[in-house]
Amino acid sequence: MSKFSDFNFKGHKAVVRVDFNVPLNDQFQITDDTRMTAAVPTIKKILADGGSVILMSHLGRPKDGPTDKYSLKHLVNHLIKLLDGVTVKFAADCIGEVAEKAAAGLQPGEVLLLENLRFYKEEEKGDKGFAEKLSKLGDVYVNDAFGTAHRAHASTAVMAEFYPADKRMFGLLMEAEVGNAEKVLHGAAKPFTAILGGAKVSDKILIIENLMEKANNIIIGGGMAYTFLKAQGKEIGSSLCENEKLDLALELLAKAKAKGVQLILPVDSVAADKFAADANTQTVSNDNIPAGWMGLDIGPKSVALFSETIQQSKTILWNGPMGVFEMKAFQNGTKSVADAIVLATAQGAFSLVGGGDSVAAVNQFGLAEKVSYVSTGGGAMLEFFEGKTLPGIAAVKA
Ligand SMILES: Nc1ncnc2c1ncn2[C@@H]1O[C@H](COP(=O)(O)OP(=O)(O)O)[C@@H](O)[C@H]1O
Ligand SMILES: O=C(OP(=O)(O)O)[C@H](O)COP(=O)(O)O
Repeated sequence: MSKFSDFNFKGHKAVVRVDFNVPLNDQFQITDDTRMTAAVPTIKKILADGGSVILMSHLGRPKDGPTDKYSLKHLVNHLIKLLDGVTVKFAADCIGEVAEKAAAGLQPGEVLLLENLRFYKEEEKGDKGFAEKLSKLGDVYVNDAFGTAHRAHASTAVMAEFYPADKRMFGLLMEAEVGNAEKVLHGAAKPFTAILGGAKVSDKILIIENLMEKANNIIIGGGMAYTFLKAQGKEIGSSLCENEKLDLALELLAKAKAKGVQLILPVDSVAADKFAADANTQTVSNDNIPAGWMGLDIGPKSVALFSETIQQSKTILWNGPMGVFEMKAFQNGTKSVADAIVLATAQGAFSLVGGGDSVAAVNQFGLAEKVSYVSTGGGAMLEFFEGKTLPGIAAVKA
């Protein structure tokens, strides 16, 4: 593979896999553009050399092909702004004639944004034929999508093989993310606390076992906690739960105990009678969430419990909000955990926060400058910390 900063892109068409999986509101406005701004230096260097850039990304998890909600067209105007007015064209398809024509007509100094890769199921399947079609669009492959590096998908883990070794490389963001994570991985001061939350339960629950090898404490909040609570026989009402993962949750609790790792669960919740900003709410013990009510945030006792452990930690890894922080009524848990991390950081701990929504939360609270490092990767960062070689990284190096 080549080193990005040594490569002269003059006259080249670089296909750049970015992670533009940014949160959007109901009006399709970007509510946190961290992942887009993080890719700007890579794009600008290619353009400044006299090359052109073909950007490819996924957005969300579309299940049934093209849908307006998940279209990358919603990002075009903001991208033009971030790139100081350069020409950004949009191709309404990521492969085939539309994409090929647009890529072929691209002039040096111009950017082309392709439509959502996940509108094709071949992307997530890591389909070779699909990857080959994507690779036809440009002569250099740059992977700058750290947030998606843990996915063995066509654009992240398969495409690279269609390029000669000197025409594939990591972008500046990927280099910076990996460099930082490696520093922490090999020199993490103890106690090491990992904090997990959010909604991607089945993805991230598997990570917990491997994190037990590295972390002294694992705090579980957010939507992820209820699968554990239910596994312990508690009534969780209509809270988020992955019923197929109940046995696994029990196994993880037993393994943590055997290993002497503290696995800390919330003891209370702010429960709501519907998933809505104007829901009726009550603070309840996690022993007994009333039927029909759902836990949408951790409660005050959980905040105190989590904060105590966080404050005693020297290394803190955080992915996944403690509640539905996008709604004011359910943001206290996430905000309080962020505050505890900021305090520990001020006292000398190293803190790493990652993940699309976690970073959005930290930005919303104005705390991004007060943690040690903000990563664009959530699941990717966690898997990196398990010591795994991520598929998106392995493919470029191969
Ligand atoms: N108790 C909960 N019930 C339902 N959704 C939750 C709960 N707690 C957090 N969430 C949601 O989880 C989402 C973020 O999850 P995830 O994608 O795993 O995090 P990240 O993007 O930081 O990696 C947020 O949109 C948040 O509203
Ligand atoms: O948002 C992402 O990951 P994250 O939720 O771990 O931060 C990445 O864009 C990967 O998305 P995916 O988990 O749908 O594969």
